[in-house]
Amino acid sequence: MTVSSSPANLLTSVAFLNRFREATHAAYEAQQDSRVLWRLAELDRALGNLPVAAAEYQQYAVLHPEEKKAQVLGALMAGTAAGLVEDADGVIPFVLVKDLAPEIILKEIRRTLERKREQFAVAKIGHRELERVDLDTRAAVFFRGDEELHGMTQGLLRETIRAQGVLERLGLESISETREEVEAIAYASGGKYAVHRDNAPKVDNGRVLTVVWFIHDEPKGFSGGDLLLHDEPPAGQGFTRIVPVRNSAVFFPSNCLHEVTPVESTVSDVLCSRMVLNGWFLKP
Ligand SMILES: O=C(O)CCC(=O)C(=O)O
Ligand SMILES: [Fe+2]
Repeated sequence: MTVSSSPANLLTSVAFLNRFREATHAAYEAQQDSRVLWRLAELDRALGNLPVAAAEYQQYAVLHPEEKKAQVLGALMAGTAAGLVEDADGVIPFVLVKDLAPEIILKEIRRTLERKREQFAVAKIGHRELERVDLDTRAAVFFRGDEELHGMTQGLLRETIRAQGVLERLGLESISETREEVEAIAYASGGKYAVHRDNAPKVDNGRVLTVVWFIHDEPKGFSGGDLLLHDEPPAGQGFTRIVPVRNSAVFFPSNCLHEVTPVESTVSDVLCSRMVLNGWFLKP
């Protein structure tokens, strides 16, 4: 894992973005200017209003059929993009899956993690000998998956990757059929993970495909903790916000920039706050 500096002027606050969106929406109503429509779509993507953003990009694509990026983003936000990732111009492709596991299995996973509560440790950053705790960058506790957790998750995740055509939709070639990593990560109040990549060309750890599977309780005992997928610089400073929804999962290429925004939690037990299963599928 490498931590890179945050892209400049990154405004990720939901309150700020909402105000900006309101003003932009009013401007669009008044002028019907397609450049304003584009900005509106970008704001809805940054706010995590993905179906709304999809409709706006699609509307823009009708007005500007020559701009491939609008079509691709419309499809990507709507969850229908296929074979078009090279036209995304820096926007990170992702596949969002709802209701990944039957509820009974999710409950079983949570019970299993509860039993392993004592094995959660403070999460680190950095690779191998450079591994260290740095709470300004990453504040979370994690459980490194054992055979039991692998057994409960591997089949479901691999079946989802196959059934949803995840590799094709992300423009990835192939993954090892046997090897993957899986961890459970929990974030108390103040928990976060600054902008980073799960794999970078310089220190290749073999990770190709990342999955973040949200396994917190509903109703949510926390706010924040959104997963932001940052556009690859220099194309833009935009990002796609994925708001945690229990039992949904997001797949994305491991070399992409992403972060977890600060969590505000109302529950004192960290395992009842924002919890995810984080998986990495390795190259063959
Ligand atoms: O908790 C998440 O949503 C993602 C965590 C993450 O990015 C990581 O552990 O590499
Ligand atoms: Fe990550």
